[in-house]
Amino acid sequence: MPGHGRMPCPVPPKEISPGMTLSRDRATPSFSDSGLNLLPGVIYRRNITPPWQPEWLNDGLQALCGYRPRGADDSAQLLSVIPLSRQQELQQQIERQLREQNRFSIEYSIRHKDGSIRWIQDRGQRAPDNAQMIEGLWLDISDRVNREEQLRTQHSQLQGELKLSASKLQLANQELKRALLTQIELQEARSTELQRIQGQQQTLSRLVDMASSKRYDFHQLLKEICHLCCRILRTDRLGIWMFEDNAAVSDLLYDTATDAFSPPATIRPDSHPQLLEFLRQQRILILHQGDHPEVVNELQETLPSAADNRLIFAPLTGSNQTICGVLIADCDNRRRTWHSDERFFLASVADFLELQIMNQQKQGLLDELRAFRNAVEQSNSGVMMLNRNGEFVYVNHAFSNITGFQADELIGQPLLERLQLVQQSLDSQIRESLFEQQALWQGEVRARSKQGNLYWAHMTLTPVLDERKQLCQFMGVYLDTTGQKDAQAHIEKLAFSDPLTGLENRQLFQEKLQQALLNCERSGSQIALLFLDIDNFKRINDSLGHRTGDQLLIQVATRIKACVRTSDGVARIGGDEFTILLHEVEKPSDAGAVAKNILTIISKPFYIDDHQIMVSASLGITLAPGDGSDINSIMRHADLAMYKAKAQGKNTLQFFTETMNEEAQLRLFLENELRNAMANEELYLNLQPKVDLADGTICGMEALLRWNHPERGMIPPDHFIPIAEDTGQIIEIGNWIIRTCCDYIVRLTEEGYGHLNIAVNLSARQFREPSLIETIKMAICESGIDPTQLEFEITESMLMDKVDQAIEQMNQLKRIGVTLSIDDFGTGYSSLAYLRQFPIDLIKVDRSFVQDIPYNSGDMEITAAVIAMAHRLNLRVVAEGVETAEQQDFLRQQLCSYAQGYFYSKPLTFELLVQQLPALNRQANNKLFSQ
Ligand SMILES: Nc1nc2c(ncn2[C@@H]2O[C@H](COP(=O)(O)O[C@H]3[C@@H](O)[C@H](n4cnc5c(=O)[nH]c(N)nc54)O[C@@H]3COP(=O)(O)O)[C@@H](O)[C@H]2O)c(=O)[nH]1
Repeated sequence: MPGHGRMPCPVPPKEISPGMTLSRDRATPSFSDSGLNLLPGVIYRRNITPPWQPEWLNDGLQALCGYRPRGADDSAQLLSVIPLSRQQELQQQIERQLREQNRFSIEYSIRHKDGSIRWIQDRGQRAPDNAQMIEGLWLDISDRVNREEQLRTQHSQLQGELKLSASKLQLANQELKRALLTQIELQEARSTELQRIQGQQQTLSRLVDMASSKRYDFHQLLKEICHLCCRILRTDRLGIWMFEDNAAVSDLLYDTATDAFSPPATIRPDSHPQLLEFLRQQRILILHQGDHPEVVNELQETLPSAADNRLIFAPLTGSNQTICGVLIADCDNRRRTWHSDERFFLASVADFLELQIMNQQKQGLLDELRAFRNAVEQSNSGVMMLNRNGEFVYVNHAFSNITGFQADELIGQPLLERLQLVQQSLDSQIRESLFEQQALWQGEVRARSKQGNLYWAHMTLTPVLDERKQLCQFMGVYLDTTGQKDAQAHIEKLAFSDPLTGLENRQLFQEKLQQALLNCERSGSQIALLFLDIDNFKRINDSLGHRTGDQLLIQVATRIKACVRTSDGVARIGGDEFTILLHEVEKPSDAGAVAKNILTIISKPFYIDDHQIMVSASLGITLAPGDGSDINSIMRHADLAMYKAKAQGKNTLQFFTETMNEEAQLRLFLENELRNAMANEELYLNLQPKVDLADGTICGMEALLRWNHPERGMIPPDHFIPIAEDTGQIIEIGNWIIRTCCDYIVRLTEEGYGHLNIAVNLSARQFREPSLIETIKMAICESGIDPTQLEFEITESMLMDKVDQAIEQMNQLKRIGVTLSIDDFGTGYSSLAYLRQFPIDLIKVDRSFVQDIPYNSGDMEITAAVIAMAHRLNLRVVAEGVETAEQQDFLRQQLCSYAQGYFYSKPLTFELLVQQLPALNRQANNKLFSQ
């Protein structure tokens, strides 16, 4: 307060304790004598310097302060009735006025002994006799001041009146006028404050409007806060920093000078622990220069102005009570005063912003929740929420679709009652897992829908814990796996069944067989395995097509199944191969009876696509555990028995015997040994002469293959040639025979027997081999023989399979110029019609017709007929297996061209033959003509 301004005294001066009195100086004049005691107020002479030691006082002190002046030895001080906090300032004012005017007049409050406040006007001047002393007067102005106080409490409406009154009344009293002017200043200050507050409120209203606007944009709102607050607070900059997980996620700084926003330096919460600590404690933190050096230090880098300027901070507290941001106003003016309304305003803005942040977070959470709910609602997977009792509190559409129950039919209902699990044992498992162990349960369930349909589902139920780790609910995922199960079953069926007939496939059959063998072992019972192969099925396929073949197989399967019990097994394990497993077979004849039934029923006509088809089957039977105790051996034994049945003329059944096993083992042995036979030169050719029945000369030879095994000795061709056929080795062997025979013809020619020919047996596989023609051509070409000297014997059965192709192959052979004959004629049911088409030169009457001549008239008639027919077809005839003169004579009578047999010679090695040829010629001539 400048000049003579009043100093309020709101608190009792602690320097003076009640009961204290002021002293009278030793030099004090007698006031009663002088009459000064009659004057109002306190008249004093005191030291100019504190503590204002009085030299003399009048009695007015007691009336004004309640203290009695005392003797000169008391050390009372006038300054002690003045509050300590004001003393220094008062002293300075008095000294200043004395300096300027040599006197002073100041109003201030003192504390009465009774504790009450009194206002005084202190007027004084330096003592004329001592510059260190002051003489003055304390006048009690409490009434006036109190009155002024009352006036001050009046509001703005009085201001006008006061101003009016001041001008109209033209107060004579200068003191009152000054008081009134002071009032006006106060009112003006309040008006400014009011205006500021109004502006602040408008700003807040505007922000609230923005926040409630439909076009609400949080970032825009932040900008507006910066902008408006800068203006209303008259600050130079205002920034908002926001943190999340210790990182600034958004920061914005408005600069009044440029009226522009810029990204400020980043404030990372973890780099400003002191600042955070302050912000946590205070709603508003004002940073003055020199204040809170620890905070200033922290801000040195990010906010260098923190050290120079005044900053005001308002923390932003998030929903979890942690500081999520800060609002900072920055003012270049170092003497800036932050009024309480401004602090309040900034705090209000911070409150508002916190609310917006929370709304933002809430909105974000709501958006997330909404998105999550939408996702769950639209999910194809069934989702359910259960309360702690296992009752539905939520289900999505997919769950309703799977179970057939709508949400309102499920909510509040217990899960296990509604699902109606078929596997009832699961109920207790689920209950135990969820309610007792509070553990996750998942598994495949078979349940019944509301409509009563059974379905499969995969269910996962997970306990959900709250923040206190207490079970609050269960979350469940429910997937309809019926389609998957069906597909799986279908795949399993495909994997274990024959797609054509629907019978079991080999894998399933073998698994069942394995199980049956184990049962036999345990129970001592017996099983039978039947192995069935349709005879000549290939012909049906080739002649009527695969579709008909397939239909036949389906019908065969049906007929087989009709012959066995449902507990027995029937499988198709190959093209036309079926296996049948008979359980609990008491004796072999029981299995035999079933097998016969099957053969009988299969031999009955089948009707497919207007075709009546007659087939037969060959069937092998093996019994377990007698014939074998493992799958492989009994399957092999049944197979061997079936082959045996087939070899025995088809349409028959054969029980497995150990001999078959031995034969099979021998075959396996031969198969392996044959691979090395050629390389080891164990194979060689014998030649058996043929005699011309017209002149008794040797006209040619038949080449017959021999195998001299180093350990087993001579192995008959009947045994190893079929194996060579099966393994394909016959091609290599056959080529070698052709080349060897060409070589023999060359050597015979060299020996003078250039008229002799050699007949080579062609196997079926060789005959069909496309490279045969080239091989023969090459052999003839390389040897340079006359091709007619080389003869090829082809069996009847080879020709009857794919006749057209056979004829074509024969034509090609004939084009080379070789001689062709049909071997084993009469055994293969060859049609005479075909015979005319075959480009052949000779027919060989099979040994079986010759061997019983002259005892079997039937064979004699057939032989005679074949010879006659051959003549009619202009073909020559060779009779084989001639062992007796009677046979020779009969054949000669029938005009058979040639004869071959032991009667003339057994097959001989080339060397022996060449050596014996002259003798053989003589002997043959003798045999024919010497009788
Ligand atoms: N693809 C080929 N097959 C061949 C070849 N070599 C022989 N074979 C065929 O093997 C079967 C058995 O032949 P094999 O044991 O050699 O028997 C032949 C003669 O030894 C035998 N034969 C001849 N004369 C008589 C006789 O008076 N009595 C009697 N009991 N047996 C006799 O007959 C067989 C010749 O038969 P065939 O071929 O039908 O003229 C046999 O089927 C041979 O064909 C070969 O190299 N390749």
